[in-house]
Amino acid sequence: MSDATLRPRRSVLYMPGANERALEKAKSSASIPADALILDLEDAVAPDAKADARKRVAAAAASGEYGYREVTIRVNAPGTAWHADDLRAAAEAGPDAVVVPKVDSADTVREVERALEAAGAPDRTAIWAMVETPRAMLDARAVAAASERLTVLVMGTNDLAKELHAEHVPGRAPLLTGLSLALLGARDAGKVILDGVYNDVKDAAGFEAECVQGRQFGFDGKTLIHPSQVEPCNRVFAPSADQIDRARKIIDAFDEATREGRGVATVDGRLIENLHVEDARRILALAAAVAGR
Ligand SMILES: CC(C)(COP(=O)(O)OP(=O)(O)OC[C@H]1O[C@@H](n2cnc3c(N)ncnc32)[C@H](O)[C@@H]1OP(=O)(O)O)[C@@H](O)C(=O)NCCC(=O)NCCSC(=O)C[C@H](O)C(=O)O
Ligand SMILES: [Mg+2]
Repeated sequence: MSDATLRPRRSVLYMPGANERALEKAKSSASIPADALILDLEDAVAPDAKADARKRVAAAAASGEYGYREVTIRVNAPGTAWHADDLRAAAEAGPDAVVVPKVDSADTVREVERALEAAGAPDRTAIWAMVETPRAMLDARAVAAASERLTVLVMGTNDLAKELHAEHVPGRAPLLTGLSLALLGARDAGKVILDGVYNDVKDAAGFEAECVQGRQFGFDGKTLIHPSQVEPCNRVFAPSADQIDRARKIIDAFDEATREGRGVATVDGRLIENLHVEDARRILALAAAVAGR
């Protein structure tokens, strides 16, 4: 388990890069206790506000005033008029990551990596690739494995639904194949993967149900659009007291079995093998990292 994989990324909030007041307020983790922030230059910023937002977001990311939260910058997509300037500004600001929308090939990842390096991006600045097109779903593994600098895949479920001509429905049946393909690609490449956004900020029950679904699928966390979504998301994606208790029991039972020369054990009547122990250790490590917040 690498540090990049272990770091809690339960809740990752998009913040419009043109909203100076929000960028300022978010410096207090008490006001926005998200694990990570995406300072957005793409969808949330109108074309004539892009240049100002770029300066504002770069200054915010370089400020070092967001405490434990990871600070990332979402640039405009490759092929747009703003992409190259956004990448240069992000490279100079040195955020934790540059979030690149509409990545659908390994070549795009490598071009972004070359541009960041040419602009002097520090080694600490990772690439988070948004996968949000049919091509990206089909090539998710190649995208995820394209570079060591790429540490996280981010689902773009709004763009994916648009490209598929799909409807947003409870349970997300039209998107499940894409979600699964992206997860398979990310996990095979050993990368973190974040679920897409839930658009109805007033629907707390629907939001929580989608968080639970994302966690059950295996996502590490969820991207968010409103501060009210942070707390429920943190709760759903953190290991629960029951999970922690069970993880400890699994490790203890397996240790005892090993001491007695057995390769398997049972906990509450269920078979425990080494693979369950590995998962239990991951849960305890994540719980410890969350408790450190
Ligand atoms: C969805 C919103 C437009 C709602 O805004 P608003 O009506 O202003 O909400 P509130 O009045 O409830 O706001 C209360 C205060 O909270 C601040 N606020 C709101 N949203 C955020 C935020 N995301 N980050 C930080 N702070 C926020 C307001 O400024 C209010 O503060 P104050 O005035 O001081 O009381 C709005 O929430 C919003 O713009 N959300 C972000 C939208 C966004 O970023 N969209 C792009 C990302 S999603 C995407 O692109 C998906 C992906 O690409 C895909 O394809 O799926
Ligand atoms: Mg999108």
